[in-house]
Amino acid sequence: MYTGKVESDEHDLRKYDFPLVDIPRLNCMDPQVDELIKSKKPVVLTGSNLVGAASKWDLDYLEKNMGNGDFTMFVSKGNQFKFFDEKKLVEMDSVSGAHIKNRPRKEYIRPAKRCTIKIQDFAKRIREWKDGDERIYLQQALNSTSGASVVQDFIRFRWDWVTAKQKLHNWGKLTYNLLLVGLQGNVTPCHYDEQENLFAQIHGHKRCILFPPEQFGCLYPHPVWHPHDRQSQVDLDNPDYERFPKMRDLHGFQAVIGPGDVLYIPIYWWHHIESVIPEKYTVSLNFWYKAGPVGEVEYPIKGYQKVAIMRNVEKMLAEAMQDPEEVGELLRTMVEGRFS
Ligand SMILES: CC1(C)c2ccccc2-c2ccc(C[C@@H](CC(=O)O)C(=O)C(=O)O)cc21
Ligand SMILES: [Zn+2]
Repeated sequence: MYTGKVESDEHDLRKYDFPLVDIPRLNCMDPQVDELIKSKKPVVLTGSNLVGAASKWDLDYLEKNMGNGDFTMFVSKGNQFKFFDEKKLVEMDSVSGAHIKNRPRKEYIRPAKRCTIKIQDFAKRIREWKDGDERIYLQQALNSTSGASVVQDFIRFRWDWVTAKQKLHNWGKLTYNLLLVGLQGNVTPCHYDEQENLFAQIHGHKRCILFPPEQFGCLYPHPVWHPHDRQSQVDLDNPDYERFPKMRDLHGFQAVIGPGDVLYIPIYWWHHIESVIPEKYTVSLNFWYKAGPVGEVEYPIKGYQKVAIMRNVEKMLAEAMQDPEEVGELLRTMVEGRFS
């Protein structure tokens, strides 16, 4: 029986060097839920029925009912699907053409290639997938062009409940519902998003490892101008302690979520998400909300606010110096031996 507790034997979970504590699992009506969301702490919500209407969204149903659109799919040789922002390349060309020209192309080997596919072909590839084949991950924003019955299901989501959450916690507007269909073993490596996220699990199980924004220093994100902006440079599944010594100070929060669970991933919180056994594939739907308006700033400022400040400093310096290579040099000069 799936209890939601992180039973390693049930899902045969990988072990990590850093300590992990369980993310609380609470019924969505529990008043502690809003306490945790208010303080931007992760929580697994049960019994919300947020996407109950989608509980029948298995591969067969999606194949028959997602319409004939071209859906976005990522293909990866390994099991990692590292986000790659193509437009950063263009921006970098404009910001620092010189920097791009002399940068060896190997730097930008795209771990996951983006392409489009019909849902029927995608479903076939999932069914026929076997160990050694390249991995695939469908990621598609739900919209009115999805098939009629999928739209009908979408309308029947618990919009009353989720909109009440959005208002109570002063979140901004709902930007996306991303439908995600991935193979067992697919990993989305550690990264953060600048949006609040109610992550609804529909089919299969996902193991989620989260770190608070305060652990920014242990996760060594790429620079903001890099195509892997917001992604950690470290590979949790293959740690390089020489290059990234502060990984030793990591301590994470984890949850295995299954059908009907909704994980609140607070804005700026790092998350590493893996599709785990026993199901062959997983179906998830996220609800991304823009950050709410910045109210009264309280001091000392919070971890996530420091991340926003660091992002702005990096952007400003890259813009001011027109060459990202010089930013590190200037920051080192500014700090070394002066603020300790
Ligand atoms: C890896 C992938 C397919 C991708 C490739 C290229 C650009 C964007 C993305 C992207 C964005 C979101 C997710 C869902 C989830 C992780 C997960 O469930 O695997 C997550 O991180 C979130 O909901 O915030 C997954 C992806
Ligand atoms: Zn994410």
